[in-house]
Amino acid sequence: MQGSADSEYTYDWRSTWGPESRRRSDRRGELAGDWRSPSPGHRDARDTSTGLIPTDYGDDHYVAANMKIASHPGHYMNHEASHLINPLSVEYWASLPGQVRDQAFAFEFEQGHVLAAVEWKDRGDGMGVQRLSLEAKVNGEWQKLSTWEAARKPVWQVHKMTMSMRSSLWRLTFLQNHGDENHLVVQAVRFVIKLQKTEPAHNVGYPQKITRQIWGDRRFTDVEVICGEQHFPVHRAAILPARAARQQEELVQHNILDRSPGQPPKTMVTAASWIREPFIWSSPAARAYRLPLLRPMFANVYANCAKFRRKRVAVDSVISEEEARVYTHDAKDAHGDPLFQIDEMFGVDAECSTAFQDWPDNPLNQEIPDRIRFLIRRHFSEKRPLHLVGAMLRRTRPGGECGYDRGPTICHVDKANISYYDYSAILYLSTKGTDFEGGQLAFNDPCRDELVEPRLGRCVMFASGPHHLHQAKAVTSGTRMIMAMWYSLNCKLHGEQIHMVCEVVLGHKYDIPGLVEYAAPVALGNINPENCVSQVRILRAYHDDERLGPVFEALLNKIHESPQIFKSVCETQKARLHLACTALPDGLALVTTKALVTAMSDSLIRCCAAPRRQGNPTIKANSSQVTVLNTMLHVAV
Ligand SMILES: O=C(O)CCC(=O)C(=O)O
Ligand SMILES: [Fe+2]
Repeated sequence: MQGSADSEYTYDWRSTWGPESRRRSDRRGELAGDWRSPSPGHRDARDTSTGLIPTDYGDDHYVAANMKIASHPGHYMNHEASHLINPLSVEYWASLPGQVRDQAFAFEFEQGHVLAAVEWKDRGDGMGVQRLSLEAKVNGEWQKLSTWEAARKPVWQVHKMTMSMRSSLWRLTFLQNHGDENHLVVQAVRFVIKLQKTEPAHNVGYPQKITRQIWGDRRFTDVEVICGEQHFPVHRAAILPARAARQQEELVQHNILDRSPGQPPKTMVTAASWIREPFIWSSPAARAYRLPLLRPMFANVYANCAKFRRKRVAVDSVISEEEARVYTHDAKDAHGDPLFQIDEMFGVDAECSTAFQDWPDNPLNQEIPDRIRFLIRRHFSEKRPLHLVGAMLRRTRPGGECGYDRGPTICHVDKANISYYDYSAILYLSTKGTDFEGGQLAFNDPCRDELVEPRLGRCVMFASGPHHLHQAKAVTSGTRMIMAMWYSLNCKLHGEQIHMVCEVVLGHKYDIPGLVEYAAPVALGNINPENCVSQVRILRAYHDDERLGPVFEALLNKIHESPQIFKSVCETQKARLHLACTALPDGLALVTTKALVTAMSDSLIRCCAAPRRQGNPTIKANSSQVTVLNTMLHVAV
C-alpha cells in the first residue's frame, strides 16, 4: 500500500469490528502497525514521555493517517521534507535565512477522511513553531479551518478538530517560527483521522467510486469489453457496477441534458397541504424514453426487480413530530459523537450519518423501517420478503450549487449505486416552508422534473431502478433532514457480499489504494450463515499473508462468535468434512475417524443450537471441538 515502505502507520484490522476487538485492545501495543506506541525501531522509544501521545481519543476508530507530502516550501538543512512524517526520523528542520516564516506543507491522504486532530512534536528549545494554521481543500479551493498557538514544549502536542470536515488534501502552515530566524525545528507531525464504522446497513456511494477508479485507471484487467469500436480492458468484478454507472450517465443525458425544450417542473405534492390519502402516480411510460435501448440495459444488469416499477407513492403522517425529534434534536450518535459527517459524494453541504447502528438509541430505529416495509408491501402488492439493506440520515444545509452532476444530492438512480436495492423510501423529518426553503425531491423524467415537497412525516416510495432518476434540489435556507431507507428482495445478497470479499482480494493483489480497507469491514460486517463458507474459501488462501491474514483471522473470530454462523458452518460442511477426512494428511490425525468427526460436529451443532445466553454470544466448545471447527474451515471447506 502506498506509503507503507517508509511508514509504520499501517491499519490494524482487529481494531475495526466486534466485541472481540475491544477485548483484544490490551494487545494493541504488540502490533507493528499500532501508532499509539513507538515501535522498537523508533529512536524515540527510549523516551516514553515523548513517544506516547498524551491524549486518549477513547475509541479504536482513531488512527494516524497514511499520508504523503504533496508540496512543501523547499528549503531544508540536513533533512528531507519527508522526515516530518517519517516516524523513523528524529526531527525535521527547515530552512535558509529568509525562508523560515510561514512555511506551508500540503499533506495528501489516500482518500478523503474526516480529520480528528493534528499532532506535532517540538524539541522544546525555542526553535519550534509558535502558531499553526490548517486548511482543507474542498471542491478545488483551500478552505481555512483554524489557527492555534503552539506550546513549544518537548512533547507531542494536539490540536483537536471541532468540525467534521472531509478531505484528502490538507495544508498545515507553521507560522511565526522560532527565535533565531534561521531555523525551524519540528520533530514530527501526524494527522489523526476518524475511520467510519462500517456495518451492514451502511449505505455508501463508495463502491461506485472505487469501481470508477478501477474502471478509469484500468489498474488490473482480465476481461476485454467491446463496446462499438472501443475496447475496454477491465476486471470482471468491475463490469457490473461500471455498466450501471454508465447507464446512469446515459439516463442523465437522455432525461435531462437532451431534454429540449423541456416543460417546466411540475409540483405533484406540496408541503403546505397534508395528504389524507396516499398520492400515487407513475413515471412516464416506456415509450417516452426516446432511446429504447436504455431500458433493457438495466434489465440485464439486475436480476431482481420491484413490482410496479414505474409507480411512485407519497404518504403523509408516517411519523409524528415527536418521533422526528429523536433524530433531529440530538444530532449525536450512540457514542456521543456528532451523528453527521460531510457526505463527499453528495457535496459539502450534505452530511450523513455513518451507519444505522449509530443512530440515537431508540426502538424507533426498528419501528420506522417496519412501518415503511408495510407501506411498500401494500402499495406495490409485494408478497416477497423485503430486507432492509440500507438506511441513512441526511442533513442538508444551504451552500451547495445545485446541478445535474453536483450539488446537494446529485441526479442518480439508487440501483446504479447499490445494485441490490429494489425499493427506495425517503422519509422527511422536516418541512419545506417551515424548516427550510428549496430541497424538493425531483424525479428527473425525460420531459420534465416532477417535484415532491418535503413535509415532516411524508414518505415517498418508489422502485430503485432506472425509471426513477432523481435528486434533491438545493436547500436555499434552513436545515433539511431526511431518513432514507432501501429494501432488497434478495434475501441472501450472496453475490454482492462475495463480491466484497473479492474486492478485498483484488484490492490486495493489485494494490488499489483504500480498497482493502474499505471492503474488508463491509464484507465482514455482512457475514451471514449463507455466505460465511464462501468467504472462508476466498480468504483462506491468504491466511498467512501479512495484510490479509488478520482479515482471515477476524473472519474466523466472527464465525466463532456467532452461534448461528457457527452452526451453519458445521452443518453445511459436515458432508464435505467426511470426504476430506479420508484424504487428510497424517498431521491432522486428530480428526481422521469418521465416527469422531460425526460425534464432534453433532455436538458442535447441539451446542450452537442451545439458547444463547444474554450478552454472551460465544460458543461453549472445548478445545478439540474448536480444532475440529478450524479444520473444517481450513481443510474441508
Ligand atoms: O433527499 C432526497 O429527497 C433524496 C435522497 C436520495 O435520493 C438518496 O439518498 O438516495
Ligand atoms: Fe436516491
